[in-house]
Amino acid sequence: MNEPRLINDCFLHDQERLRHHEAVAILRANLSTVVGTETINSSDALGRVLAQDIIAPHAVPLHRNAAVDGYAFAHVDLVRQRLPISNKIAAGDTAIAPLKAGTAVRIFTGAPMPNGADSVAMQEDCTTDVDFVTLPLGLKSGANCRLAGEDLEKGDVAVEKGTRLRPVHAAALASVGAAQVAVYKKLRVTLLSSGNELRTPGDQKGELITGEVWDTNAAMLRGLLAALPVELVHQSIIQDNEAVVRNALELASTKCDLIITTGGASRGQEDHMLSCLDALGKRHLWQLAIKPGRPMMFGQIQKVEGSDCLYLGLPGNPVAAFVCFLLYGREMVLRLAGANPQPIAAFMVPANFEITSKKPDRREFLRGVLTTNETGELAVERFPRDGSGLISSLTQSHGLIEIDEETTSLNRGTPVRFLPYSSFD
Ligand SMILES: Nc1nc2c(c(=O)[nH]1)N[C@H]1C(S)=C(S)[C@@H](COP(=O)(O)OP(=O)(O)OC[C@H]3O[C@@H](n4cnc5c(N)ncnc54)[C@H](O)[C@@H]3O)O[C@H]1N2
Ligand code: MOO
Repeated sequence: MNEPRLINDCFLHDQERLRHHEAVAILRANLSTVVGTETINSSDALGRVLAQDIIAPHAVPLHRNAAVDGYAFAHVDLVRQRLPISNKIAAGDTAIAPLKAGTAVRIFTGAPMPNGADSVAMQEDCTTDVDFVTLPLGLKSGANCRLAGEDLEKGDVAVEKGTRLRPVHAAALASVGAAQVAVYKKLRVTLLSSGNELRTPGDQKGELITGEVWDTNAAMLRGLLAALPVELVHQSIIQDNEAVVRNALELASTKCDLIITTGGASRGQEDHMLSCLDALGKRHLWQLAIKPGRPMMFGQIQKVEGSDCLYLGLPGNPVAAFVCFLLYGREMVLRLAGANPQPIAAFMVPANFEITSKKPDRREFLRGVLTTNETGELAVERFPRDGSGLISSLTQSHGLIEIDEETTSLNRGTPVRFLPYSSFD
């Protein structure tokens, strides 16, 4: 792989623009945790990023226990098949007498196994008469007995530092009794929508008039950020005016860790993000060989005091803003917020469409609709229209189809990389 290049010029052709993998490499090279830590109750920690390894202070489970309701016994006694029932043990019993040799005990799921017993027969497989149980033949030694520490040994890492805590991690924390955890503080983000045409739904200016559009990007990005460990410190619309943009970026940089803008990212006369970023700090990338999302930019804004504020400039077209956020913005947020992002789950799905002439040298992310083909197998359609402003193309599709730079044509039935939107949760 070639070294990633930094792009300092505009009006590039696809073969001169940064490729997707180069952009990802530049992002990763320039991002590390910028937030501090705090200790909170585990019950409030869902969605937060763990700032410490959580170590099991005891084995999980703590004691050997029955996996089924039935009868516990010593496997060596199975030669006799019919055993007297000497005791009863339920989940929650704590003072457990050892098994009397040559007997079985009535036991219930989760109850501690008595010393001397190593196997449990399911009650459905047993017959009883008064104080005796007849056990089934053929049970293996250790059957239906869950071992102490079979989930975690004492000292094992129950949940790793950098994990974004989901319900399964809440369960893992509870399984080792972790009532409080050190987490990273939320990443402070400012969201700015650039454009004279933009209006906020619900503002007091009445109906939309020709020339105006509702600010859809802010609503979409607020939603995407809500799923991440983020505190939205400020959100507003800013006018397409160089001084306004510059002041807004400068002010925001003093109050947050990351500024995300949409719009004004290309090189029209009304597009000021690039010049303002260059004036206020450092640009790491601009102009990608991808579609949609070509004019995305990433950099950092210098502060008078403290570390630089990171900056992500998304294109104004809503689909481009969405795709760029999924591909780059989300990972940026996670890395800055201390998380160790997991690879995106992608699946190879047969294409239910063909491509006759795609431009070489750029990676395309098509909107994909899952369907079944003529033989009833899962396949993916391409959303019939490509427009970068079509919100309906996002609500009616299930994920992105990734077509790499080298591909210029594709036959129906060829497996393509499909990235479900849910993989970006
Ligand atoms: N001559 C060229 N024109 C364009 C180029 C180019 O290379 N040369 N690139 C095109 C591509 S690709 C994209 S993407 C857009 C992105 O440009 P900007 O980031 O400068 O975006 P704007 O011009 O401000 O807006 C584009 C489009 O999106 C609408 N928009 C903007 N913000 C919002 C919002 N918050 N909510 C809803 N819709 C929004 C805006 O009204 C425009 O229609 O440039 C192409 N042009
Ligand atoms: O490629 Mo732009 O980023 O959608 O129109």
